[in-house]
Amino acid sequence: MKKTQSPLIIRPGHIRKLNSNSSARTAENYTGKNHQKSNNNHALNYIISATKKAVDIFAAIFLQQKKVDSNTIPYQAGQTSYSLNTSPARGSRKSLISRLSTYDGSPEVDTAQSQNTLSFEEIHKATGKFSPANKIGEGGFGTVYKGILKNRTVVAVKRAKREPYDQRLSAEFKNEILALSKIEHLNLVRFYGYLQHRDERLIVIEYVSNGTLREHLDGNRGSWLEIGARLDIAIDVAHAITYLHTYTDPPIIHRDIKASNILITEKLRAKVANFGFARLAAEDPGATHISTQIKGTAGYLDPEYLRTYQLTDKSDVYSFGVLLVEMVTGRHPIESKRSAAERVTIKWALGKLKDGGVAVAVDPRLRRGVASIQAVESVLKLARHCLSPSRLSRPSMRRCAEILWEIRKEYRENSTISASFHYANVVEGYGSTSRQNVFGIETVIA
Ligand SMILES: Nc1ncnc2c1ncn2[C@@H]1O[C@H](COP(=O)(O)OP(=O)(O)OP(=O)(O)O)[C@@H](O)[C@H]1O
Repeated sequence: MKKTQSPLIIRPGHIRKLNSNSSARTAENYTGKNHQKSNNNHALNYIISATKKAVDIFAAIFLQQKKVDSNTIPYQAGQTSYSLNTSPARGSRKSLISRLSTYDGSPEVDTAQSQNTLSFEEIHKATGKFSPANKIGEGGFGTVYKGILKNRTVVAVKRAKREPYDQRLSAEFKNEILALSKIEHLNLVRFYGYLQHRDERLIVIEYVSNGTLREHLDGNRGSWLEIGARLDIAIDVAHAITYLHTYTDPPIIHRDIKASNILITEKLRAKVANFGFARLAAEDPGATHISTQIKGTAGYLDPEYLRTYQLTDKSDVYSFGVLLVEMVTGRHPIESKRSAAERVTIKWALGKLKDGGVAVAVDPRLRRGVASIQAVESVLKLARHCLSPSRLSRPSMRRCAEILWEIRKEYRENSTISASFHYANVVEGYGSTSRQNVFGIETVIA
């Protein structure tokens, strides 16, 4: 079974370790050959010292360039200044810097300068004083602004509604901070820092530039997502949630997986956002669920959770099943304007799957071909599994990712076969009604 890959992060500390080891090896080889000749030792010491200096200078430059990528200042309760924190808590930036600068006893790095701390005023300035021109969205938590920090990092600033005595919002704020500060994955929106300043509460996160998945499915973001791109996105989401369930300590249950919480990059890959509803799963590894107030979004909620108030990672699997149906049909989970038979999209689409009418359920904006309809059918089968009434019957998120990998592989192979088939027809003069897509050409069947 494949393990979910998290991005490789090279930290300054790693460089130091690698370089110090290689210097040590060089020294051993050198002294082995020259048997304590003192002038050679002088030369050796000079080389080692020069190498160490070069390493420190390189590390200092590297650290300056990687300010945004290498920081690891953890969340501290009650802190009132913002800490640029582009990597979750593992130790402090200061400790990394001091380790680096004590390498040869002569600090080369200006710790004060590298301490990338921002004030409310700076965030205020970065967002053009929370200018309406920089507003990029509005959610239950508050308003979201785009901002550009002094070091040119583009960020999204989530500004909580100014209701200082609203305990619910406050709890949600802390909840979001706690969850975000623990995550580090290519397919999860990165947490940079937070600020509490009088009645202002701000969360600064990675800016993702290409809208939400829901906007793409609605066609509000230029061209439609083809099935290949949708499969990539589904895999990205599955990886992100697998990471939350499996590789964070304690595990995190997202609790609000939905298309408007999936942000899309320029390359049409996904980053899962909005941990406002996230709740850390029980720390007791033996615990199978936590009892909690119902939270989430209508249409995505696990019926077993609604009935029992018991939240498990399988509640996310259920929501993911709803999301899969949404992605291949293009419909919203609840379509209130449709007839009763079509109002609840999962019921309608799984009905079509059962009756052999998958082609009817396919998003009409998708290019239709044998390969794409087969892929949609396989995705709907996986969705049906995720939507099992009993959580015990649902697959894990990791298993979902594996199945989606298989579906994508099969889709690519089938697309290539369709393309070759079409090519053969054209060469032999039969003509075709095929249309081109990103993977080649498929035979159009509807
Ligand atoms: N990191 C980000 N990068 C770019 N745009 C973002 C980012 N985070 C949020 N947005 C935009 O702001 C909008 C509001 O986001 P927010 O997370 O506050 O609420 P929501 O998920 O839409 O609503 P809800 O409160 O129901 O979960 C999003 O729909 C998106 O358009």
